[in-house]
Amino acid sequence: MMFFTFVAAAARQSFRMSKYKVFVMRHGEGAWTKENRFCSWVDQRLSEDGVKEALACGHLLKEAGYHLDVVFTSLLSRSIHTAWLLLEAMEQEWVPVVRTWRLNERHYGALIGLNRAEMALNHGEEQVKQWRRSYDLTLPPIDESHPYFLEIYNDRRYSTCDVSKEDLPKSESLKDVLERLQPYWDGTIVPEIKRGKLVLISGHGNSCRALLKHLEGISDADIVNVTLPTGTPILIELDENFRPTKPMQLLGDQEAIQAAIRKVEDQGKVKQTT
Ligand SMILES: O=C(OP(=O)(O)O)[C@H](O)COP(=O)(O)O
Repeated sequence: MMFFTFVAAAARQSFRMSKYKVFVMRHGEGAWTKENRFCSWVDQRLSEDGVKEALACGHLLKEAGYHLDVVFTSLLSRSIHTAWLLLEAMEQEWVPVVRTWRLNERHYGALIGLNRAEMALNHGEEQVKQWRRSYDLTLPPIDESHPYFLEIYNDRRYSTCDVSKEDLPKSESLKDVLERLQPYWDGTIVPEIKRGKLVLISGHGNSCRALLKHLEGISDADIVNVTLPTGTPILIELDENFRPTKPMQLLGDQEAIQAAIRKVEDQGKVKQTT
């Protein structure tokens, strides 16, 4: 198996002993990826390619000999289906799958449903990159006039959260995502890892970026240049204090991974090259 090395500031100089491993991955490709629309809290399912990606991840981890103990997902179907397919391919379907809104994708507010290439045409590619990738830029909130407002907030799943529906986000920066995710990481996921469990997080492009920023100590400036491909497990090794002991590794064919990253970056361009 080949490994891609993603150099992060905190990990670069580290020679500490690894005590824990955790997998973080963005779900397989979603149905709206082909339409190039901001999906976010809209509950789109996996595309046919997304299903294949999730199964391929499972085969990869099975061939590498991993035995998962628990998988954490968001409340969105594409994240949950990825977990199911991955566990099926690993023949580890019995492994518990735990869902939380705190792993949901970044709430893209009023931008939900809009086409990225059209946005780039109207506002410029650099502006779209800032909207997509900057750390503390908050987007205009979704309101009741938005075509997906009721579909999102009337959904029964959001009455099961540890905050009231009224207190759920209406738009988020990546910083906001980390702020709602970190209590769950610290309070629920870390204790499982400390118990010796091998955890996989099946999240989203930006909920995973927020977590990686925290774990890898990526700066506010550098996180702008971190883009995650769909359906690619990222292995993180941590010491006893949960600091990374080596650069995180995106597992799989490295050329294919680079092409997949470029494809996601290109979504914010007027003309797609891939
Ligand atoms: O739903 C989304 O991400 P997801 O496919 O990881 O769930 C977002 O629309 C990702 O958009 P971005 O790559 O422009 O941040």
